[in-house]
Amino acid sequence: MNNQVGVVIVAAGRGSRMGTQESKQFLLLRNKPIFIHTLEIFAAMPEVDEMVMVTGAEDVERCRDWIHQYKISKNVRVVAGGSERQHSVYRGLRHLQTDWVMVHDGVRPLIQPELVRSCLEAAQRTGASVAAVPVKDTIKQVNGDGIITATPDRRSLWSIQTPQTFRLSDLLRAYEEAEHTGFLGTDDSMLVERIGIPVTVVQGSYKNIKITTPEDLDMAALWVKTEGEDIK
Ligand SMILES: Nc1ccn([C@@H]2O[C@H](COP(=O)(O)OP(=O)(O)OP(=O)(O)O)[C@@H](O)[C@H]2O)c(=O)n1
Ligand SMILES: C[C@](O)(CO)[C@H](O)COP(=O)(O)O
Repeated sequence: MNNQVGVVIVAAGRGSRMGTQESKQFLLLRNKPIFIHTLEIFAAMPEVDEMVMVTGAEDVERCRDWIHQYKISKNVRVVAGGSERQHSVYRGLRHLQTDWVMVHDGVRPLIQPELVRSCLEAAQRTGASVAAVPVKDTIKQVNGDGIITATPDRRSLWSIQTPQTFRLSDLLRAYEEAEHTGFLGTDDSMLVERIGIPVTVVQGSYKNIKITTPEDLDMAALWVKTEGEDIK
């Protein structure tokens, strides 16, 4: 089997929890748009054969301009997304012709190539993988009245990240099935799990944060590696 790898970077959200007028994926992180950091990591990897970026229909042209301006080292196809993350991923998938696909959030710019490689290796060995970290806090289930109803065993709880890696044919089938039944999930793995494909968890990084609220951007600015400056 040919093992060609495609990457879908989703960046079509509004970033409402960030509370800025500009969509959060375009905010500057150490003088560079967040999504450009993310694209640079994948574009530099020899394992990656095709790249698609999904963004808002109104942002397609300026993203192409940025990609040109920052001299992203691989060809990146920029396409318009949908109203939910799931719709955006599905639109991106249709532009790939690879055997494998890695889906990654454009707003996880601290992803490291080593983790991308581990996720790819695990998926190619087992069929499907997601990056994740064990939760550090005790997690409670709370009802609508603010009363605790359960304390699940923390040892089985993981906080799920991206990349999420699958055979393209499996992920397309999972997306078609979800679309058909009106199922809406918050990650790609949920859709694959529900068609009965086991998904392997790969130990991710606590630094592979999804920039969601303003303090995440502050943390990312502390951690991001800038040219000529190695921040631990
Ligand atoms: N319709 C959407 C919604 C989300 N995303 C992308 O999915 C990733 C994870 O989503 P999240 O962090 O929830 O982003 P937003 O939806 O933008 O944030 P919020 O929920 O605060 O509005 C982001 O890279 C986001 O751009 C997308 O491509 N299309
Ligand atoms: C896919 C994901 O990054 C896993 O954590 C996440 O579910 C997407 O973001 P959202 O905040 O749930 O929309």
